[in-house]
Amino acid sequence: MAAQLQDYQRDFIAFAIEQGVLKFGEFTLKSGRVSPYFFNAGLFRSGAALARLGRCYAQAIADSGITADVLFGPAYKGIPLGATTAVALADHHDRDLPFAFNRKEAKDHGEGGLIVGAELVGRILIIDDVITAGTAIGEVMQLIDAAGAEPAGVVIALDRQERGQGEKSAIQEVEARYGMPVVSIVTLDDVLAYLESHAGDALKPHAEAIRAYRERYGVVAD
Ligand SMILES: O=P(O)(O)OC[C@H]1O[C@H](OP(=O)(O)OP(=O)(O)O)[C@H](O)[C@@H]1O
Ligand SMILES: O=C(O)c1cc(=O)[nH]c(=O)[nH]1
Repeated sequence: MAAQLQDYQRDFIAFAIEQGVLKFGEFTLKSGRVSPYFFNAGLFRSGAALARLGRCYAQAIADSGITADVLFGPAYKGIPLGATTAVALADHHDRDLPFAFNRKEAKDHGEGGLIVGAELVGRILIIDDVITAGTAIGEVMQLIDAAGAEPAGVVIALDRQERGQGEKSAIQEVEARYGMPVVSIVTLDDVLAYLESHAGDALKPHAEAIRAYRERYGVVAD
């Protein structure tokens, strides 16, 4: 059954396609899977685009009811996502939360270490672009555990609705393993619904390749 798209979800998908963030073709993922579509959040690359993106994340957080003490953006692409979300929460939701991010390689001079910005204390809300197999979130959880903090949840732009290590979705595995909610602005079902009913003729044929990929790696619903 086709997903019912809310207006803001349709706008978000159109915005991602327009910015070249959501692309169709052939892409090798971190998990090694070869995907017919890719969400490259690094291409939200102007002040206006990042500000609009931050408002979408902040709205998703407000709608979810998740509360947190610190926002965390995992390197690399999670860093600007976390930063723009922190700005939008302060500007539009009256929530001025501390913000932190990590380096992929520890710095051995100056202030040194892996974490930049706020200290990881209390409940940490992770801001990232996508979850495919869940590896990146596992890496962030090691940092949160090492700091003695607790996870509050994860907010992502796109739920790819793929299997993780077993038959469940990677997101269900993350929720069960770490006891925290995962919230997304849109899902792959939403993207398919958009391609089939709202996109121009040039984009419609990509829906078929995505359905075949979904048959191979996908789950029915999260
Ligand atoms: O659920 P997973 O299978 O881990 O895949 C998703 C992760 O992969 C990508 O990050 P990547 O580590 O490639 O780094 P980048 O942010 O530096 O591009 C993406 O930004 C997610 O964090
Ligand atoms: O699984 C990944 O590596 C991945 C998928 C995707 O859509 N976007 C991204 O940045 N990484």
